[in-house]
Amino acid sequence: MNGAIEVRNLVKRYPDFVLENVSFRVPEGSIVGFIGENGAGKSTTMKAILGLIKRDDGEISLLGEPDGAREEALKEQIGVVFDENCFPEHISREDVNRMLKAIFKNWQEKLFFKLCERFGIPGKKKIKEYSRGMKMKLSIAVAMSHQARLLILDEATSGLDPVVRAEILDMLREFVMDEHHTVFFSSHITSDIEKIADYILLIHKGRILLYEDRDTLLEQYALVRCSDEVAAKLDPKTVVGVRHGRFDTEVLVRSREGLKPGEHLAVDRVSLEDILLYTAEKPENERCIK
Ligand SMILES: Nc1ncnc2c1ncn2[C@@H]1O[C@H](COP(=O)(O)OP(=O)(O)OP(=O)(O)O)[C@@H](O)[C@H]1O
Repeated sequence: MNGAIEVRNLVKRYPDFVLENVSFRVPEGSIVGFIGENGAGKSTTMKAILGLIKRDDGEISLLGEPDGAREEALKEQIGVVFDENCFPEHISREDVNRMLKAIFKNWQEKLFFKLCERFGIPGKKKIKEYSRGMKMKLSIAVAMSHQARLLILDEATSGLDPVVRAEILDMLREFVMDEHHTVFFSSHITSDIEKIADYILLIHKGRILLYEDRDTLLEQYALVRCSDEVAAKLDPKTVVGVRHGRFDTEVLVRSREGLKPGEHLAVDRVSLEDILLYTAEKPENERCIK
């Protein structure tokens, strides 16, 4: 499988933050969910991939093209949705269509209006009269209407109600049905990522701590509830983090292997949120999750 995004040793330094040797590969035809706490470096990584900020080091190749090659042509093939409206507020969806028809060679007017109808984006209103959900849906409709092969979405579902989010997730699933289409998608709504991502990429304080196939991750990781004494006997190599409660101790482990559920030990399924919480909460966990 080709890499739709290949990032090697990406470094970006800000006065109070460093994106440190970030490397990963987003396979063509997949959905990769990008998670991490506020300020972990998700937007910085995405902006560096899109060339919106200057990187200090590292290589990035997109859609199989070498670093820096065919930048203009590549832009046609990448749909981008950021957390904010990027269109002038005083225009309508008709104006957006006219504007983008002139910009994108492969602009698909019919598809754009079909998506607008499907999303309930009003015909007459100006963007300033749109709700936040409408603005996000407009950005997504645009990203999907110029025959992009890669969608990069930064917090595209934040602030949207569950019905709209479900619609957007369905559209992303449909988009990757064509195996040459790829989605790289960040969100704090880990349940959305859990629903659609094939792979999970987790960043913490500018470093990638985990990159794993979703099913393997959710099947192998487990939450163990036991006493402090039993917790102390768990294999430290598999322990990601420990929380001491009033009545029992909760341990996130990377592998269920060798665990014997019984009277003194319960083994539960994990959610992506558990994994993120244990990782973001405890800096010492950096040793454990690789
Ligand atoms: N232009 C900038 N100048 C200085 N520091 C910056 C700049 N842009 C981002 N940062 C810093 O880089 C760090 C990472 O920010 P980034 O926006 O990538 O995080 P994030 O994971 O996307 O967070 P969130 O989930 O809150 O959007 C933060 O500490 C932020 O303050």
